[in-house]
Amino acid sequence: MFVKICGLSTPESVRVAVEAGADAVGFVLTASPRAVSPSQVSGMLADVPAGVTAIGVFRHEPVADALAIARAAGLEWIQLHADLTPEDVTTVHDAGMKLIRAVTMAATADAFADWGEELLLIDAAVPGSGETWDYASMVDVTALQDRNWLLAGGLNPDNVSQAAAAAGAWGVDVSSGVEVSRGVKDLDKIRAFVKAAKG
Ligand SMILES: O=C(O)c1ccccc1N[C@@H]1O[C@H](COP(=O)(O)O)[C@@H](O)[C@H]1O
Repeated sequence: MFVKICGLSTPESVRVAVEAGADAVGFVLTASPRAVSPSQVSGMLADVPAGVTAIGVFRHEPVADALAIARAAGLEWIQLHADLTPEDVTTVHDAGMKLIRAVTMAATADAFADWGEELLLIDAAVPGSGETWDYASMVDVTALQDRNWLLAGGLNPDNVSQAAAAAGAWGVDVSSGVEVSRGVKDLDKIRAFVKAAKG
């Protein structure tokens, strides 16, 4: 199970996520209680070893702006929560970057198709809200069969295992469910989440 811990804002939380076995760490570079600056991300990348993917998270920014901000932070991956087109995927790749294309669980069937992005992420209606949803509603979506995609929205150490199995997800992504309060990560919950997801 691929595990991404998102909304990290301190070097210590990055270290704990990496030590716990996270495959990816996310830095929110858009309006959010978890927002960090490109220079903060640059500093935290010192604690991200090769083999762990560091991702800049954006919402509604134009693709060109997200690419510029991510590049300034030293990132090679972006996660975009926006109404994208297949041409936007090409734009990201032409810029030499990799893409997690985020859609909501209520997206149209076409949005679940493979547009050539590195990963698809299926989230609740409001990203980063901690809202749970009907994860099992994904298990029969034809476009998701035999492809790698991430489940997000309302996951936590107690529900991640069952949610991922119900959805048929290849990987999981979490933010609110590993926090002590909005925007403040709980290091023990990060450890517990990775353990539960990978267990
Ligand atoms: O976490 C945020 O604040 C955020 C802001 C804007 C876009 C995406 C954001 N996070 C993403 O939301 C889900 C996590 O949701 P939850 O808090 O666990 O319910 C995940 O994809 C994050 O990358």
